[in-house]
This record gives sequence, structure tokens and C-alpha cells, in this order.
Amino acid sequence: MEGSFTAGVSKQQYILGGNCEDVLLYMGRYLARDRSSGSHVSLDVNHPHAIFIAGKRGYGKSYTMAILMEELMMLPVHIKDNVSSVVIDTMGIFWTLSKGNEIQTSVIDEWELVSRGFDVDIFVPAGSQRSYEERHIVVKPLSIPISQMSGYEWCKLFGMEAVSPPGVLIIRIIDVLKKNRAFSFEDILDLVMEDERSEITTKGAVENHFRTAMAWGIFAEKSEGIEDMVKGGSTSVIDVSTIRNEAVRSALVSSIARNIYHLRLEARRSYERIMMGDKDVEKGIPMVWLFIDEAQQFLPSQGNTLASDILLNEWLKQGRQPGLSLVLATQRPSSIHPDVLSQSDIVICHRLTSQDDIRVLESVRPTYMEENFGDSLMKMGSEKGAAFVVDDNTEAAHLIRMRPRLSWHGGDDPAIIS
Ligand SMILES: Nc1ncnc2c1ncn2[C@@H]1O[C@H](COP(=O)(O)OP(=O)(O)OP(=O)(O)O)[C@@H](O)[C@H]1O
Repeated sequence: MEGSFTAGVSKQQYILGGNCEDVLLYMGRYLARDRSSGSHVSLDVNHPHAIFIAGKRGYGKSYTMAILMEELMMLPVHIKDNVSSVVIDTMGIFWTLSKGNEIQTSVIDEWELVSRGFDVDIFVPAGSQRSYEERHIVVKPLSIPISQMSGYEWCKLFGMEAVSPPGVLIIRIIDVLKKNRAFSFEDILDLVMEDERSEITTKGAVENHFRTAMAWGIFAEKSEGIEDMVKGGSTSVIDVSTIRNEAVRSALVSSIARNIYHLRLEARRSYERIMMGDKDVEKGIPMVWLFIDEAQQFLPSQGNTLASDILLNEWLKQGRQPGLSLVLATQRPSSIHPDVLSQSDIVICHRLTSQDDIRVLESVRPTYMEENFGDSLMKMGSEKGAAFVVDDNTEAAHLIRMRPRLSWHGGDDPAIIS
């Protein structure tokens, strides 16, 4: 859709993702065949989106994700208050959003933009808070309540069969404890030791697993941080890069995604009540944008993780109704769950060269896209930040040059000579 651009000089702009001109994220400019920049391009985010970002290493995926985060933080205050962003940061690179981009000053000037930092909250597993503070990074602690995990989830986390003797013991004990609202690792260990139906070696194995889980510093009797994470206008970066075990990362993502989903269902019900004239209802949490870099870790093409169900079934397929947007990025479209591609309404594709990856994108090519993915990506060339965008909402595909970041990009490749 065409509209008028009001930031500075009035210029033509195109709107992707819908046709509302009031809640727009500025993305960049059309990239013409002769490499010149054309009309400005923005994304209508009045309604939720499922956005898939792909691209081989070093061509702009995390950069583009950060542009969307920046734009959400720059919405007018009265709009921004209805939205909150949560960023699952697998590489520990998004905490730099708080600092201005002092590296790419010339390109920022060319775009007539102004570098700036943003207010973001950084959450880390409660057990690693100290190591961040030693590096002078201000962070908030985050922990998952132990009681939120089912016995089956603990088994998956420990890589054991639910029907093995330790698995059977864990499931039985967690079932008993779940009758209390909150419980600690000590409560679990006490019940393990008291169990009369298990062998001593089984009890020893289960004890070892739970003692390892205690050392992860991520599970606690009471949750910490989750309620604080989704406030109107806030951006919360959840740094999971210090969690080495991928199953533990998935457990954390699952817990966050599940909590937000349920809080949003409640908020949605409150919204209906308020619309019906009920003045005494609490508004609940704002609409949420969840960003996940390296998303194949949580939604692999083969098998599943502890986060697969909630992300695929509740967020991706049903997220629109409760007002949840999901932005997933990967280097390898062929290694991510196929539902991610088929359910995303916007695909932003940076440079890709692997035939496998291009083939996977081609398999979901919409009918309105005349040219195949391979040819479109070839035309895009190797410019960093160039992207081929397919938008289901406007049923169109475009070549875009993403705007430069205003905040410091933490994902740059380290160089021997800086
Ligand atoms: N829109 C853009 N404008 C200017 N420079 C850009 C843009 N997008 C990317 N770049 C440049 O490309 C570099 C690589 O981008 P980015 O770190 O996002 O790659 P990536 O695809 O996320 O890589 P990885 O998979 O290794 O994380 C950035 O450091 C930046 O210098």
C-alpha cells in the first residue's frame, strides 16, 4: 500500500504487513535493479505478525531483528504502551541496544538518521547474575519455578526415558509435589530418599540429576523476573547464551512463552470486558513481540524440544487472537520446523546460497510470487542488509535495503585488526 512519509521531507512510502498507517515500523528502502534506493518501506504492526528471517552467516539477520526492536521502541508513547518486546538472545549480542551506533556513523548520516541507544532490561539466569556484574553489565535475575515443570519434562531435560526406573520415580514424585503450589529441590530430594518402591541406585541417579539441575542456577522455588519482563513499552533481552545445555535453554524459553501466552489470554478477556463497559477490570499485560535468534535450536526440523509445542501450537498458529507476534531467525531454513515457513505471514530473506535452504523456501512459495526464490535471491546480490521480503498480507514480494541500526550492533564478526 502506498502512503506518505512524514519523518522529515515528505516522500513516497510503501506499507507492508497491512494497510494501517498509524502503527508503522520503518524498515528501509526499495532496492532497484541498478542498486539505487527507491521508495521508503514500512511495516504495519497494528495487528500481530509471524515473521521469519533467514540468511547465511553475516548478511544481516540479527541486525534486521534489532531494527524491528528499535522501531517498536520508537513508536509514539500512547501506542508503545500497548506493546512489549521479549528477546531470546542465544548469542548474548542484544544487550548493546542500550548504546548508540558509533561505528556506522557515515551510513547513518547518509540515511539522515540519528544514532541512539534504547532503554532495555537484560535478564540472565539468576545463577549467572554475578558474572555479568563483574563485567559491568547491569542485569536482572530470572528463574523458572520448579513446580512449573512436569515429571515428563524433567525426564526430557535429563535425557532419560519416562519408563526407565529413574524416570518412573521422577514422574511419581513430581505428581505428589504438584499438589502443593510451590516446592524446592530439597523437597524433591527428601521425597526421593523416602521412596520405598525404588532401588538405592535409582534414587542415587535421580539425586545426581537434580543436584546438577540446582547448579544450573535457573530453577528456583519461586519464579523471578517473569512478571517484570512484559510491561507496556518495555524491551526485555533474555540472555540465554550462558546456558550451555540446549534442553535447559528450551525449558526456559518454554516457560517464558507459556507464561506470556496465558497472561495474554487473561488480558484478552479483560479487554473484552472493558470494551463491554466494565470499568473495574485490570487491563493485564500488553501485546507481546517475542524475538528468537537461532530459532532452529528451539524448533528443529526433526524431533522436538521442550519449547516446540508452545511455540508452534500456541504462538505461531493461534498467537494472533491473544495478540502475540513471533519473529524467528535462522541461518538454515532447511533445519527449522516446516510449520515456521508455512505459518509465517512475512518472510525476510537475506543472502542464502545453500541449495537445500533455497529448496525449502521454494516449497512454500506463494502463488502470487511469480519468480522463484533462487532467481530472486540471485538478483539481490551479496549486499549486507539487502533483503527479499515476501508479504502474505499484501500478497507481494519486494527487494529491500534495510535501514542502518541506530544502536550499537553486538553481532559483528571480531577482527584481528579493529
Ligand atoms: N541493514 C544494514 N545496514 C548496514 N549494515 C548492515 C545491515 N545489515 C547488516 N549489516 C552489516 O552486516 C554485518 C553482519 O550482520 P549480522 O550480524 O546481522 O549477520 P547475521 O546474519 O546475524 O550473522 P550471524 O548468523 O553470524 O549472526 C553487520 O555487522 C553489519 O556490519
